[in-house]
Amino acid sequence: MIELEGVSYSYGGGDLLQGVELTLAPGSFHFLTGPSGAGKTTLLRLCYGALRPTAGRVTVFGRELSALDRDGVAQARRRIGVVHQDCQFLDHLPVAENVALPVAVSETGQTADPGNLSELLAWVGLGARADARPPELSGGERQRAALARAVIMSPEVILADEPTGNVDWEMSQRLLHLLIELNRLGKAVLIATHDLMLIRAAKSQVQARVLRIADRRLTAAGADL
Ligand SMILES: Nc1ncnc2c1ncn2[C@@H]1O[C@H](COP(=O)(O)OP(=O)(O)OP(=O)(O)O)[C@@H](O)[C@H]1O
Repeated sequence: MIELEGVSYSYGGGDLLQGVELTLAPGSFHFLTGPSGAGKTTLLRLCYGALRPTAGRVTVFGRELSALDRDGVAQARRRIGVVHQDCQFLDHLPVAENVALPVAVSETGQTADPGNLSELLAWVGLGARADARPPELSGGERQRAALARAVIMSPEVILADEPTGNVDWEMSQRLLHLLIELNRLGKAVLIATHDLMLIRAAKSQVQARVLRIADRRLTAAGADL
């Protein structure tokens, strides 16, 4: 579904990432760890075409990203759900409209099916918060709204950047459970996280590969994970 071959990336100085090889196959579950600033968010952005590699190849759903025009990238993007680290809500819009935003901006002329939208909000436990504004939500509610928004277009791949940052253990477990449910539906899931307890908890429930970025390289994490 998503394949990175020999991918390097630099923001202008030296290489931040070098020679990255990564395959996200249907139904796979990956964690991405590494020190702060190692390049986890950057790697996610390369996976969904927000950044172009400075060397190497990114192939998304069988098409090389560099061969796609803007529309082609946008089409591929619709098949990838992203949970952003900082959620990125429009604070003046109610939660339901924020969650439905990917449909509204998808250029397909669709509006989110109200039935699906309320089912989705109920699935993440926000059925009663549909009309709230994002600043009124708790950290855990924001993360669940961000997850709902990431999956409203029924993506085949979910890239989640610290989806359990700033929430307590119980809420982390709840978010993890939702991501595992999505994986059981056949979706590829990649979670960037610092939370080693979360990784250990996940590994008792799902077959997950744990990757680590350090010193510009992506490698398999140690056996202790
Ligand atoms: N747009 C940008 N321009 C220049 N440098 C950037 C840009 N975005 C990120 N960086 C730098 O690239 C490095 C990697 O950032 P990135 O956000 O990918 O790391 P990360 O592993 O996700 O970190 P964290 O765990 O703290 O979220 C950092 O040093 C960061 O300052």
